[in-house]
Amino acid sequence: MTKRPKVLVARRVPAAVIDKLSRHFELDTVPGDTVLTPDELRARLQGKAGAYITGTVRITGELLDACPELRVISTMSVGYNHIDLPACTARRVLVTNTPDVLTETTADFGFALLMATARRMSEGERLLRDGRWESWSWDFLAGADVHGTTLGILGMGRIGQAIARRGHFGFGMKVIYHNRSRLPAETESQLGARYLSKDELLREADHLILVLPYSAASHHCIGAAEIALMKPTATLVNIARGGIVDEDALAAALREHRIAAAGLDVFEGEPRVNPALLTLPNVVLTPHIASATMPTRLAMADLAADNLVAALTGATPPTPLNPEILPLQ
Ligand SMILES: NC(=O)C1=CN([C@@H]2O[C@H](COP(=O)(O)OP(=O)(O)OC[C@H]3O[C@@H](n4cnc5c(N)ncnc54)[C@H](OP(=O)(O)O)[C@@H]3O)[C@@H](O)[C@H]2O)C=CC1
Ligand SMILES: O=C(O)C(=O)[C@@H](O)[C@H](O)[C@H](O)CO
Repeated sequence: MTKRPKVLVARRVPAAVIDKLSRHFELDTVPGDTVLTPDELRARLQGKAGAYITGTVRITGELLDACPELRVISTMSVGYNHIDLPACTARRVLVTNTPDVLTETTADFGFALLMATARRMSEGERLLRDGRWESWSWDFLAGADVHGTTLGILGMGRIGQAIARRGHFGFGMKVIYHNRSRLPAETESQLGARYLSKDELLREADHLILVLPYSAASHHCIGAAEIALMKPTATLVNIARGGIVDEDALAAALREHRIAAAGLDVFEGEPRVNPALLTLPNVVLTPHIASATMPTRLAMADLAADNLVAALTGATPPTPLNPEILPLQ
């Protein structure tokens, strides 16, 4: 019998994934919900041809140099800012991710967070649970309308377009967006979406949602200057990555009511949350759960397994990020 490739499964994954992978590979798994330290990760990757990771596992060029047998990294996430992709490509390490299978679920959550933020749901629940609900008054917890307003989308890709459909068809919203490159006219017309510069988008949106990947180009691309362009009645929702927003600038703007409210699913130092955000009433905070439904997490986990199996058995993986290095030697 030929020797089976060795694979590290760096986080706890569904049992079906372990079953699938163990048919092809000699597996090394971590106990419980352990998050390996960088040193532990380097040690565990010795002699491994593949790594099954999630967004909590960081892959650097330095790590790759210390693990020369590594040929494939499969991440159970669509975002891949935790992986130095150019470093992988330069060393002919294939990287795969899990697009599409989480698009609609993540868009549902983005829209839910927008609704919860605009309609002050967390603030209301906190007040009720604290026994501070005393009476009705005309402006008690009065928030912003969502239906019929202007929805701004920064990052109109797969998830951004799924959010645009919800806004346009479900809530009669006017959809405006900004990407570095404009969508085809036909797609814009199907989504009822209008392309604007980033500054115009910030000025015109009643609700702005961030769905762009995190990179050096998008680091703190929403800061004090950008927030200053927004309407004082606007809400800002971030389901992309924490580092896209300057959290100190956002907290100051929320405290001084320069924008009305924010909904945040992602944080720059997560799972640590900037203390400046924690005490503000006009912010809804969730712990990076936009893709967290059981069917979607199982689909992501399965796609990540399929990618690893295909890549290490000489087939073409379904969703490679650097296909230019295929076929693998
Ligand atoms: N909170 C959560 O649990 C989840 C978060 N995410 C995050 O959502 C992101 C988007 O996912 P998905 O929609 O599948 O990705 P896509 O690649 O389909 O879409 C990303 C969009 O962002 C645009 N974009 C990229 N860079 C910039 C920039 N600097 N300025 C403006 N627009 C930009 C791209 O267009 P162009 O290249 O033309 O600029 C593209 O339209 C992921 O990268 C991930 O970080 C995803 C799933 C769950
Ligand atoms: O896919 C992404 O990019 C995400 O942010 C989320 O779906 C994941 O929960 C997370 O990254 C787990 O790997």
